[in-house]
This record gives sequence, structure tokens and C-alpha cells, in this order.
Amino acid sequence: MRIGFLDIHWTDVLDIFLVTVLLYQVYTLVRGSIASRVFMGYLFVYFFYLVVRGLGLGLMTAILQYFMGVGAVALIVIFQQEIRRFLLIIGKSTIYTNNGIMKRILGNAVIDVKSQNLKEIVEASKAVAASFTGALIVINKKDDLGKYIETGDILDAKLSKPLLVSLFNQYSELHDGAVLVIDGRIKAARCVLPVADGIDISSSLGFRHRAAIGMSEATDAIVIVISEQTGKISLAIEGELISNVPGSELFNRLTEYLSSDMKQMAE
Ligand SMILES: Nc1ncnc2c1ncn2[C@@H]1O[C@H](COP(=O)(O)OP(=O)(O)OP(=O)(O)O)[C@@H](O)[C@H]1O
Repeated sequence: MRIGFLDIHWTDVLDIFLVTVLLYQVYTLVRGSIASRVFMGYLFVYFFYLVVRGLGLGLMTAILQYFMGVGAVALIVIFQQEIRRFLLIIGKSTIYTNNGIMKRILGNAVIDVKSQNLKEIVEASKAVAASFTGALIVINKKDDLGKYIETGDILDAKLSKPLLVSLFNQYSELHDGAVLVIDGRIKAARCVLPVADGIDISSSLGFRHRAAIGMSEATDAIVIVISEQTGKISLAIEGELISNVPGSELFNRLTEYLSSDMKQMAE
């Protein structure tokens, strides 16, 4: 097909369509985060580079070309989390990961929720919330949380309601930071979680809640966060915070997310 002086093939249309979809996906992933500004900046420089190259400005093209090369590496570092989420979404949504055999090969078998001791966690959360004590409890799904365990004090203790409650007691040496529950055991306490830096996060949320969101963005773990000020229980899942979850709903919400492969409970 010819439009004016342009000779357009169906492959060009497909190409433009795919680039549009890709750019839109990248935009939705970074939207609202500081990284989105970097993304827009990089896109602007790239278009400027195309114009300069089109005009045949050799020196400027060479400088921008060098900048784009270095910038590409910098982008990978800056967008680590977004790239990870993007690949996770692709990985999760492929038909292969829904196939039983592939699940086993990829270690994607649905985890045994019964062994997670969720009842004890729920009872402890309710007790902690009732006493207006702040708490952060991270429960693993499939991701390895090894690097977060290392930031705290390793306990590797049998999970029980009394132990969990006493860990968050304000007089406990281990009450600060997060408790990591791995495969139904209290693996570590006083752990430091990554803090979410999204500009769309409500300014009323303090660091405890931001850390919960940050952890659920960086990994597939589910995070229970209990506010010291309000005694409210919230859940952080896949970068979203579900505020004020009634104690009676907590067990079902945890079970639903942990036993699903790709649930978007925040929807
Ligand atoms: N990155 C982090 N990793 C783990 N725990 C953290 C992190 N940042 C803050 N915390 C925990 O949160 C506590 C501070 O909570 P802060 O008052 O700032 O948060 P908040 O979201 O307003 O919660 P609250 O409603 O309980 O006051 C710290 O004492 C610490 O225990």
C-alpha cells in the first residue's frame, strides 16, 4: 500500500501495533513511580536522537548515540523492579505456566497453604491489632526471601500465636521491623523491607505501610501490616494496599492469595 511517498507493508502496521502495545505496557508498569519520569525523559531523548539523526547532524548523533548506550544500562538498573514485574506478568500469563507439567518443572506448584500456619498468624494479628501495637508480617509465596532474612535476626522458630504476639510487644528487643514467615515458620524478625517510593502513595501512609507495599512490589509475598495508631489491619499484595481488612476476613484473603497462582486480590 502507498500513502503519499510512504510505501507501507502489513508488517509495518504490525510493527507499529506491537511497539504501541509494548510502550503502553511499560507505561502502565512505571506509571505513578519516580521511574516513570525517567522513562519519559529517556523517551524524549530517544525521539530527539531520531530527529537529529534524520537531519544528518553527525556530531550530535554520535553524542546522543553514546548517551543512549550508557542510558540503556542505567535504565536496566533503575527499572529493576519494573522489569522483574513485567517478566513475572509474562511468565505467569503464558499458557505454559498453567500447564501442570511445566508448573512442576518451574517449581510453580501451588504451595501448601495448610502448612503456612495461617490460623495462628490470623489470631496473632487480631490480638496485636486489638492492643494497638504496630506490626509487619511477611508471608512467603514462591519467591526466595533470603536476602530479606539476612537483614534481620534469624530465629527459625515454630510459629505460634503467643510467640508472634510477643515479638511485636513494644518491650521486645525484636519488635522493630518485620517478621518473616517462611513456609509456616518464623524465619526472622527485625527485618528491613524495601520502601515503596511511588508518587501515587497517599502521603498519610507512614514507613511501616510503605515498607509493606514495597515488599509486595519486590516479591510475591503477602504482607500483613498493623497500624500502631489506628489498630487497623491492612494487606499488601502485588504493590497494592488493601486497607482496613476486618479480622474475620483475614484468613480467607490470605488463603485465597497464597493458594492462587496469579490472583489480583486488590482488584
Ligand atoms: N523499611 C522498613 N522495614 C521494616 N520495618 C519498617 C521499615 N520502615 C519502617 N518500619 C517499621 O515501621 C515503624 C515506623 O512506622 P511509622 O509510624 O513510620 O509507620 P506508619 O505506616 O505510620 O504506621 P503506624 O500507623 O503504625 O504509625 C518502625 O518503627 C519500624 O518498626
